[in-house]
Amino acid sequence: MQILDGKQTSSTIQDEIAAEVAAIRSAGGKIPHLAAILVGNNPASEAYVRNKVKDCERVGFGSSLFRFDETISEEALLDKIREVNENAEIDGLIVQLPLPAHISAEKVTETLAPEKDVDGFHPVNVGRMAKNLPAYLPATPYGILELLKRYPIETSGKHCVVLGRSHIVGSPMSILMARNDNPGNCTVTLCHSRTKDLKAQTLQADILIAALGIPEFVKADMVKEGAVVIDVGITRVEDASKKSGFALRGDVAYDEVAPRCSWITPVPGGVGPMTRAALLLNTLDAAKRSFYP
Ligand SMILES: Nc1nc(=O)c2c([nH]1)NC[C@@H]1CN(c3ccc(C(=O)N[C@@H](CCC(=O)O)C(=O)O)cc3)C=[N+]21
Ligand SMILES: [Mg+2]
Repeated sequence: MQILDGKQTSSTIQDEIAAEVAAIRSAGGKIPHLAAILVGNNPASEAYVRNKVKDCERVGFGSSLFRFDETISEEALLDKIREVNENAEIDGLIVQLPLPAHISAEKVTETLAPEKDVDGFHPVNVGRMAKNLPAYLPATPYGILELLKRYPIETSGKHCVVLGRSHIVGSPMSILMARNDNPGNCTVTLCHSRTKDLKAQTLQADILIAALGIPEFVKADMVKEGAVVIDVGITRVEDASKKSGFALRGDVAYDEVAPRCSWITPVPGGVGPMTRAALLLNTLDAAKRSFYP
């Protein structure tokens, strides 16, 4: 069994991005600038957004954080997004999810200009992704593709089973793994809560991607010997022995599954850091006007 080290790979990608930012700076080009909107004070969301600002500093990007009380109206939030659309200094914007129940995440997504949608959630970017046209890819699936690409893992012709059909991870992941591209060219099975005999499906997987958000759901008897296992889960569970008071649990029962795998991602240190690296890659492409010249 070998580890797919997301932390190390993310660090390598950040170094590559920092070198490109230095080159842009010498050439007098546009320094990439990422903005984030955070509504409310969910501790996990605060931590993610803080990390994104830190990542920007590390690679030499500019960044802005716009914070709003959870009582902000939907219209006021949409107005802020329209303002960002018009702000030439800002190349990319993410609106941290989840949002309060009175705000439509879909309206927020569709109000942001597709060319600044570095989360890749706008229908234009989703459609371009599905057609294999150049587009911002959603950060978690994009990070997983980069991880697979940077290790000696062949995906062509393999059977990839995705667990979970969210619009953020499972659904785009299934599209990306089936595309005629590298990584890609898989035969893909997308499983969800209505799937019958899930174990019969997961045992077919050469590549198993778990994105259901149920801690330690994938057990050893669900995994084929030699499979590549990608764990997207990051559920916070109380843990009094930790300084923070919580521990992170993946969707995979790591200790029992890992011995069966050829490759596996740890939690933490697997998909999470790659998600952050992918957001930086998208922001770099936004500043370079790679997809929307
Ligand atoms: N508009 C939007 N875009 C997102 O991409 C988005 C979002 N909203 N809402 C929440 C989810 C979750 N997400 C993560 C990012 C980094 C880690 C990450 O860095 N994880 C570290 C551990 C971090 C820790 O210690 O808490 C790791 O797995 O090693 C995890 C999860 C992005 N999301
Ligand atoms: Mg994630």
